Amino acid sequence: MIVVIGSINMDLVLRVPRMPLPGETLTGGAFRTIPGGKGANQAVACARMSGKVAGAQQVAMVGCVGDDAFGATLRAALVGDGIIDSHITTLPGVASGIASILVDDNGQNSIVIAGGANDLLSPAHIDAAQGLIEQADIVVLQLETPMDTVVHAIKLARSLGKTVVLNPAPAASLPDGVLELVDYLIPNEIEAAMLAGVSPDGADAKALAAALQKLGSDNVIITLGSKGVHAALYGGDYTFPAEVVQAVDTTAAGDTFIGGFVAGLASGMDEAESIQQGQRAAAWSVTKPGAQTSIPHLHELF
Ligand SMILES: Nc1ncnc2c1ncn2[C@@H]1O[C@H](COP(=O)(O)OP(=O)(O)OP(=O)(O)O)[C@@H](O)[C@H]1O
Repeated sequence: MIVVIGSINMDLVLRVPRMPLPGETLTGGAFRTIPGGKGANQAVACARMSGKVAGAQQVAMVGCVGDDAFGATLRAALVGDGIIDSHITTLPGVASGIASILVDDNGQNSIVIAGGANDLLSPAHIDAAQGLIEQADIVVLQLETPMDTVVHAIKLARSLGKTVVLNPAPAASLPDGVLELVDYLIPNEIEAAMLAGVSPDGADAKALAAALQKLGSDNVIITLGSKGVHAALYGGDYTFPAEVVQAVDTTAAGDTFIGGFVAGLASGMDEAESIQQGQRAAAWSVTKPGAQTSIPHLHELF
C-alpha cells in the first residue's frame, strides 16, 4: 500500500484577459472548479499510475476537509479514483482548503491558497492513522500541511520501517535532522536551493543534489521542468532528459511525476525505471489543462 499524507484543495480556476490591477474589477472568462492540492494530486497520480490490475498497489490518503460542499466533492473525487478515505477527516465548522487561480491569455497564473482544513491536520490525526501507515510500503508527504505534523508523520513512518518520500513543496526550510529520515527527497530547483541554503539563480542541479545528500537525504531527485530530472541516488549521479511534448499547462507536473515514480517503486521497478515512468506521466500531464484533470491512467501511457 502507498499512503499519501497531505493537502486536499478545491482549485477555483478563472480565465482572465489579463491580471487585474489593485482596486480594478475585470470581467473574466470560463470558470471551473477542479480538485487539487499537492497531497490529493499525488494520491490520485499514485492510484492512476498503479493501474487497476490484480495485485496493484492500494492507495490511501490521510488529510482533512471541511464540512462544506467542497469537502464532500473532494472526498468523492478521491474515492472515485479508488483511494481509501478512512483517514480523511471532515472537520465541523471549518472551510475546505481552496486555491484561487487566475490564468491570463498568456498562460501566466496568479494563485492564492487558503489552507482551511489542511491547516488543522495535526499529529493526533497522524497517530490515529498509525494502523493504516503500518500497512504501507511507501509513505509520501509534501509541505502544504503544518510542519510539525509533517515532521511527526515522517518520524512515525520511519520508526515503522517505511520508505519515506518527501516533496518539499511549497519551498520551505526543514527542521534540523529531518532530511536524514527521508529516503527519496524530490524537490524542484527552487525548493532544492531553499533547502540547500543557496540562491536559485544559476544554481547547478548536480551541486544542489550533492549538498542535499550531505545534509542527510539518501536519494535526491531534482525535477527541472522541460529539462527533465537530475538524480543523485545511493549508487551515483544521473541526468534523465524530459520527453519532448507541446506543453499547454504545467499545473501538477511535479505531482504527476511523483505519482509515476512512487507507483513504479511500489510495483518493483528500480529507481531509473521509476523516474522514467514518472517523466512519461508528467509529460502527458503538461499537454492537458488543470490539476487532477491532467493526470494520466497507466493504460493511457503504454
Ligand atoms: N514542458 C515540459 N515538457 C516535458 N516534460 C515536462 C515539462 N514540464 C515539466 N515536465 C515534467 O514534469 C516534471 C516535473 O516538472 P517541474 O520540475 O516543473 O515540477 P514542479 O515545479 O514541481 O511543477 P508543478 O509545481 O507545476 O507541479 C519534470 O521533471 C518533467 O519530467
